[in-house]
Amino acid sequence: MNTTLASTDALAQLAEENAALIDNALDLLVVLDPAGRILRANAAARALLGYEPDQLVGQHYNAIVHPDQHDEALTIEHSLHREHPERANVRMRLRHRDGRVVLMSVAARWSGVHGRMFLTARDITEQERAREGLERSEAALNSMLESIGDAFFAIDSGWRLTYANQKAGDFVGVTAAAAIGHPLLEIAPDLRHSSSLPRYQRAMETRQPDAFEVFWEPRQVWIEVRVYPNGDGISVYFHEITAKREAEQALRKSEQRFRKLFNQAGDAIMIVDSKMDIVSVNDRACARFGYRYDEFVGMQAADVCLGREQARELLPGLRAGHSQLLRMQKRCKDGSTFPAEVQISRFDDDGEEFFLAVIRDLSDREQAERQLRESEQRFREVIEMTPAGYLLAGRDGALEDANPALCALSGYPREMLLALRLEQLFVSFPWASLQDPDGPTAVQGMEAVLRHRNGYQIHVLFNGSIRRDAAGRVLSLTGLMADITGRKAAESRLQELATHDTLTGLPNRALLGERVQQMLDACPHGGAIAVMFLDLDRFKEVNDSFGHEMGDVLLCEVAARLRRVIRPSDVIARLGGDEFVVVAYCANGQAAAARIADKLLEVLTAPVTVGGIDVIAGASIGISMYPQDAQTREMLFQTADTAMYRAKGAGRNRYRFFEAEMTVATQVRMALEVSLRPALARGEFELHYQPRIDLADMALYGMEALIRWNHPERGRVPPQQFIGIAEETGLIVAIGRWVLLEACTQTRRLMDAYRRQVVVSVNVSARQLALPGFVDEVREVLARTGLPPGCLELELTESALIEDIERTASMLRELKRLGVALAVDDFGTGYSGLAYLRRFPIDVLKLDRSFVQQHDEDVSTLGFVKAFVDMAHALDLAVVAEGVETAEILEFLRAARCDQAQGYYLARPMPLDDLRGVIEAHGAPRLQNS
Ligand SMILES: Nc1nc2c(ncn2[C@@H]2O[C@H](COP(=O)(O)O[C@H]3[C@@H](O)[C@H](n4cnc5c(=O)[nH]c(N)nc54)O[C@@H]3COP(=O)(O)O)[C@@H](O)[C@H]2O)c(=O)[nH]1
Repeated sequence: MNTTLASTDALAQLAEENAALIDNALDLLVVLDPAGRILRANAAARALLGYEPDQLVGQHYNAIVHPDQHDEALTIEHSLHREHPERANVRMRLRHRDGRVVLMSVAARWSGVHGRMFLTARDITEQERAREGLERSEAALNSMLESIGDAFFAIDSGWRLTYANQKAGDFVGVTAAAAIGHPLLEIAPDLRHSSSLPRYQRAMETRQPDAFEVFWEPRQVWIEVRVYPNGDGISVYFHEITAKREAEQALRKSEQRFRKLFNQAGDAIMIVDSKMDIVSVNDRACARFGYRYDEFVGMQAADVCLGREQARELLPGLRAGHSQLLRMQKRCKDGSTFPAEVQISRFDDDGEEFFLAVIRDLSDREQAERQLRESEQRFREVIEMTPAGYLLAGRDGALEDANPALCALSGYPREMLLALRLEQLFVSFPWASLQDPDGPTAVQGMEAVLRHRNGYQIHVLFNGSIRRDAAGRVLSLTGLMADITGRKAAESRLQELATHDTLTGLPNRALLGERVQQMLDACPHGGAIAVMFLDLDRFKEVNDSFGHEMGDVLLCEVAARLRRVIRPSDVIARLGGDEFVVVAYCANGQAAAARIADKLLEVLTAPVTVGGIDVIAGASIGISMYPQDAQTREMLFQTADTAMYRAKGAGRNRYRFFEAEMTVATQVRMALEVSLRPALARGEFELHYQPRIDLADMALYGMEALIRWNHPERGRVPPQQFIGIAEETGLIVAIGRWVLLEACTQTRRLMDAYRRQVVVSVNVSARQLALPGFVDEVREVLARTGLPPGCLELELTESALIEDIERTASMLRELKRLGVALAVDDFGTGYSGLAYLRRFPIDVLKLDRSFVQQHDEDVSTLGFVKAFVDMAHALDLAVVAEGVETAEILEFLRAARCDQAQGYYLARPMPLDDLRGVIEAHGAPRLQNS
């Protein structure tokens, strides 16, 4: 019981406490039944809604809910009844008893166990109003910050972003709202490398506002930044100023450029104000006048030049906008003056009047003008004195100036020259071609021909300079010329000499080649050209017998005769010596060529008087026909030459046309030449000996050594075939040396064998005799072989003797001093007379076999031979007859008192071994002195 009482008390106390708590609560507490009727309300209903709690009991809760929210309240109620959820928190507008709306935060809980709904409602009207007010002011601030031109952001003392407008967000590429609350350096990491960051840090620390311009690298833009301390953080406003910076920079550069131009101007520049005070000068002015800038500025213009009065006179014009140009003397700091040209102009600056003076120092120009005047004077003097002709022609080619030398050169007085045009003064002047706008500006080393007033022509070397305008039109021509008429004549003479034979005036080999080529090029199809090589048959004899001068006379006469019979359109040339070439166009081919050759032979066999004697030159002519024999001029020459040799070989004074087989003969000759070279080294030569008989007693006197060539393939090659080649090639020197040594050696052996003296004759060619060391060679061979000099006879031809008479005579005297005998071989074939032979120490004359062999046909020969032998004897010369082939001839020679004889009748040339037999048959040769 007590326990029950105690419990009841406790419960009552608890209920009292609860009631007190409920009534004291500031929030409205309401209990509803399942139908939504108010079962209880606490005292707060009074303060919050104006109802006594009891007034509310029994009413539906809609009595205090604003009608606009009845549906919403019903929905919440139903959902709570369905116990899901059991609780709900909503904002609800309730209705105060006086009609006001009271905004409440309502918490509702449904207790299914008790079938009760418990509501707790707190008045949040003021709180909501404050929140709305805050939201409004924030929106206003936001819209203000968004609408300002600058980007803006604010950070707190922890460097977290408390605000940023979207412009600031865009600047670093983020959404501003999303960035708020994040660290600034996380949003804009590039700040770490920017000079902005230290400025923000300083503002943060010092709480001092700051403003600066900075280049934002990431976007390559300039920004202007203002920083304000704000609460415990900072607010930053910034905007881009790149364009402004660039404009400023451009302005700065432009000013610098202007300043540079001003200072570097070639002329001195001065700016003077209306009081004539100098307010600025450029560097050139300082340099020219000698004042420092700070000395200059503040000086009066009159201190250096322009006086106030003078300026006043210029003022009207200047103010009318006309700049004024003056020439005056200027004064420098050191007192010196200089002539100047001054250009003055006026300008306004901020309403103030200034004058700009550009001062050009004329010292150099005046000096240059002076120098130019002097130079022109000197030029005039030089032009007047120079021996070269000078002219100046205008754009139309009319002469405008000329010097005395040109007057002298052309024969015109100056005034007449100045009335001429270039085309009239010169035979042909390329004036028209110089008119080409792209033509030259100079004419160098041009050869021109001047017309002398008297009509003759003067060759000049012209150097000129052409002045042209921008379009290339000729303005003038200045020219100097030198008289080269003499030089041209010399050149033409040289050309003549280079292309012509000086003796006959005929074209030489070089010009012949050119002319022939021209003829070949011009030869029509079906036409023919004859190339004729002429070799005079008797020239050598004339030359040898009458001397070179007479030879020249013969050559000139031959040239004259050729000219007479050959058409001017054909070519006659002299190749040298007695070789002439005639090249003639022959429409009828060989027939025409033959007629020409006949005519040539006819004129060349007509006697020519040389040295008072009539001589028949005669000629051998070789003819090659174009195009059948050869197509090129070289081949034509070669084939004509071959044909000429064949004509000569065929008996002279005749012509031969080239035939293909001739080439074969030439080739044989060439092949012989090739195999002749090594023949000596190969031991292919041997000597044969032809005995020589003394006609007085028919005893063996001696023998002539005659060479024989045993060719490995051709067998025995006669000397006639290779001696000529050996002479032409020079091989005769080595061969002759071998013959001399071999003949002396073998003769010495014969002497030793028969213990008697034997005389050997050795043929010596002209080339051997011409060797300077020939005498030494003979001396050496004699010494080497031990042959007594008296046992050696050297046979020389007439032509070898007369090659160089003085030298040969002296050499022969030396040979004579050695003790050797000298014989003239083939005597009578040349033109050397007996008297002429007296100049040489000759012992023996070997009469050519042609005299001897004519005996049968011509009885008068006997008289001739006899007379000849008598004359030779009178000159103390022995006579040896060659070519004795018959007993009659032998008798004839003996009758003619000829000394010795040689010939097939007596003995043919034979090998050494056979000679031994002859010696033995004849008995050993007599000793000369026995
Ligand atoms: N420089 C040198 N010339 C030489 C040498 N050996 C020879 N020769 C010259 O060669 C020419 C031809 O000589 P070859 O064929 O030897 O003829 C000689 C005689 O065989 C020939 N002869 C002699 N007797 C007669 C004869 O009765 N009838 C006739 N038809 N021929 C005859 O005469 C030649 C000798 O002549 P020559 O010398 O003029 O006395 C000839 O010119 C040689 O000179 C040499 O070593 N060196």
